[in-house]
Amino acid sequence: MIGFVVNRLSGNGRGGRIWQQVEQALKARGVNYGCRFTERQGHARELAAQWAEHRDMVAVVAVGGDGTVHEAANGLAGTAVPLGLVPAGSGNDFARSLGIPSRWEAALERVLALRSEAIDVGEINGELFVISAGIGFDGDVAKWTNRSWYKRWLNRLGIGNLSYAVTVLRLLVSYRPCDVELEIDGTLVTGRNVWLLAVANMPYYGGGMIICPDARQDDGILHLCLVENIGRLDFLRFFPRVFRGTHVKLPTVRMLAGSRISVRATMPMTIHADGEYGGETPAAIGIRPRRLLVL
Ligand SMILES: Nc1ncnc2c1ncn2[C@@H]1O[C@H](COP(=O)(O)OP(=O)(O)OP(=O)(O)O)[C@@H](O)[C@H]1O
Repeated sequence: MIGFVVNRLSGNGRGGRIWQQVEQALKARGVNYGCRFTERQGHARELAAQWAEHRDMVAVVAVGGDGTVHEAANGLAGTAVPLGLVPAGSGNDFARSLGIPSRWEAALERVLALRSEAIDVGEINGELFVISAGIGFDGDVAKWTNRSWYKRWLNRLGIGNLSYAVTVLRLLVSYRPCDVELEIDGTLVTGRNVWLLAVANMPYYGGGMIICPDARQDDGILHLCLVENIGRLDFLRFFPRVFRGTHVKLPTVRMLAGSRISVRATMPMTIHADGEYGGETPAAIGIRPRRLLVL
């Protein structure tokens, strides 16, 4: 049996529409499946964990965006049940990083092939993340994008991934950088006027930005992008580079890597895990190699 966890609201209703078509295809092909709809934040995690305990379960498949993936992964990590995805969100960075097709028909084919691979998961203050975590500007972007009115509107127009870029522009005016002390695998790193620290398990973030181009989901290490000492206008000028991954060459960007990281800041900095709000610093970050099976 395949258990589907469907966020009907993802992608501003796309999740519900895609599910109707997926369900028809499952019935036509005689697939043994079950379906539960998410009813609140955090629900996908509970549903995925419940499905995983089911005796006949061969896979749990999220129909939704990266938020649903994040929750379902938290429910499945460490179990023998793989996570599949039919993407229906606005960012879809998990799908992009793993090469999961954006068309539901092709994504479903991939799911039904039931070929699983093990990937690493990151952990920040006890919460698991599969794509990336971020601290500072990054965290505020995730927090305010998810609360914004324009994410819904841009989703409706089919250009939902632009909503992160809109928040970046808004926060650019008001954001206050601060000093940060990192300990990476025992080595102390100090950052001055830090705008953000991204911690990536996969290269893509925020709807197609290539925040850490070297990140690989199964390399057993987390890749860091530290942005510091940069003026607002330069931040704006250089920002488009992150969509090509060429920001890594800027003198105000430091690329680091490690498996045990602690972060302390002179002011509380906002944390996100896979784009979901995750509290504030200090942060303890780690990696659990090959902890999650994915289709
Ligand atoms: N019934 C519900 N009511 C309110 N929130 C929900 C419900 N079901 C799921 N959620 C929450 O909706 C949030 C966003 O879900 P999801 O990521 O799947 O869609 P999205 O935001 O459109 O896509 P993306 O994250 O790729 O931009 C998640 O935090 C999830 O917990």
